[in-house]
Amino acid sequence: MTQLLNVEDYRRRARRVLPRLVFDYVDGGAEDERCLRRNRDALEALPLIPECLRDTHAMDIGIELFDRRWRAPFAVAPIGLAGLVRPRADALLASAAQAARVPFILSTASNTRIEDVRTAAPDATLWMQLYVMGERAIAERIVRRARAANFEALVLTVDVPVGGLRERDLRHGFRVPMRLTPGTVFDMARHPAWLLRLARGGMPQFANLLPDDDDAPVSAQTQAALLSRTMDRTLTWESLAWLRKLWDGPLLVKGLLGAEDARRAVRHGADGIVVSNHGGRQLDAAPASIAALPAIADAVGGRIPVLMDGGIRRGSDVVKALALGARAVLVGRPPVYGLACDGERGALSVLQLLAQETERTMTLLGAAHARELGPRHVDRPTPRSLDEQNGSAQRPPESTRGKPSIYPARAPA
Ligand SMILES: Cc1cc2nc3c(=O)[nH]c(=O)nc-3n(C[C@H](O)[C@H](O)[C@H](O)COP(=O)(O)O)c2cc1C
Ligand SMILES: CCCCC(=O)C(=O)O
Repeated sequence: MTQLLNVEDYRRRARRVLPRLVFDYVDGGAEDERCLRRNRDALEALPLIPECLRDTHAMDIGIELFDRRWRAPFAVAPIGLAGLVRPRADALLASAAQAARVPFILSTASNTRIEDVRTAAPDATLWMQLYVMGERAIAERIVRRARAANFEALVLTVDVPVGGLRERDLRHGFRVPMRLTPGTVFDMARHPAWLLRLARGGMPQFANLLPDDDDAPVSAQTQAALLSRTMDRTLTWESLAWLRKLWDGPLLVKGLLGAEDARRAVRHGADGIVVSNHGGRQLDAAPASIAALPAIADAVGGRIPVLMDGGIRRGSDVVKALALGARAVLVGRPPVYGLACDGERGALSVLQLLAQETERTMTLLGAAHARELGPRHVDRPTPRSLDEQNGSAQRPPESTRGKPSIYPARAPA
């Protein structure tokens, strides 16, 4: 059996153990998947510059955010329909996050009920992700239940006014209404272990929309709206005030890519921002998150924490985001690959290996704590360095000559 040494190893194994329909749902992006690739390419193109002979014996990669200590500077991103990968996926991911002592963000589109996730991970730092579709009363009820189950922050996802065009899903007939083709039936039959688990666990449902004790059942129409990602398009920045009345804890906005939107978020009272292109699953023409991050960090100027996700596959990627102004990152697909390979243990292994890589990278850089990381650690062409090296901002430095720069130049301070 091949060793699983890094996230890519887990991804390859997940590709083998899952039906292609399920793997492609998790792995895929929108349209030509340019944004999906851009997230990776932009991270890979950023070299890190070490500072040597610095005392790092008291290494600590942990951070503090919203009065909680995180063992590592990342959280598990919200993943809708994770139950396709394994029954009780959300509970298993939350439990893995609890063991790794990092937060877990539960999707509105989860297949495990809010309350059951809390039971599975009683000591975890849990955040609730919110999609607003159908009647606002449904969102209100989700927020109320999250609060009652001691979820600590609310994350409003704002980059899905409509679903991205997921062509891999369409080719598999994975849409509303679902169309099973001979190909997909054959695909599932070739993965009997997965099929057996699904048969035992039942078809995943949108658990948070099922009738709950005293609540009225949610209409089939709203369930279909979530599956097809048909959201409430009347939602605006003013809607944050509506959520604020329902939720007194930290309120984050997830899915911003522009500096002006980041300023709007601050103005409208958000407690945090997640710079994100939804893992390349929405606007295919969107920039890489890591490329959008510096301008947003500048615009926010430390008033609220800026988080980032998209393409984080190595500890060095975590470090790059922190160095460019993120307080923490989210990881989406990596723990899900782990879950596909080996359930909760696999998800935990992925979180642990990312933490180990983060620690090693920071040690190699000479930074003993996240707060010691800064833009000087990242070899990013800036107008000033271009000037210094070439006497002209027009000519790229030696190391990047011939390669187009994907990083917007930083505004001079
Ligand atoms: C299978 C899948 C389902 C997702 N479901 C949600 C969701 O329900 N809500 C949400 O805000 N983001 C969702 N996302 C986006 C992730 O939260 C996150 O932004 C993205 O996966 C980060 O990129 P990465 O996978 O490269 O780490 C989903 C992503 C994937 C891959
Ligand atoms: C099916 C619910 C939406 C999940 C989602 O946000 C995504 O697939 O990216």
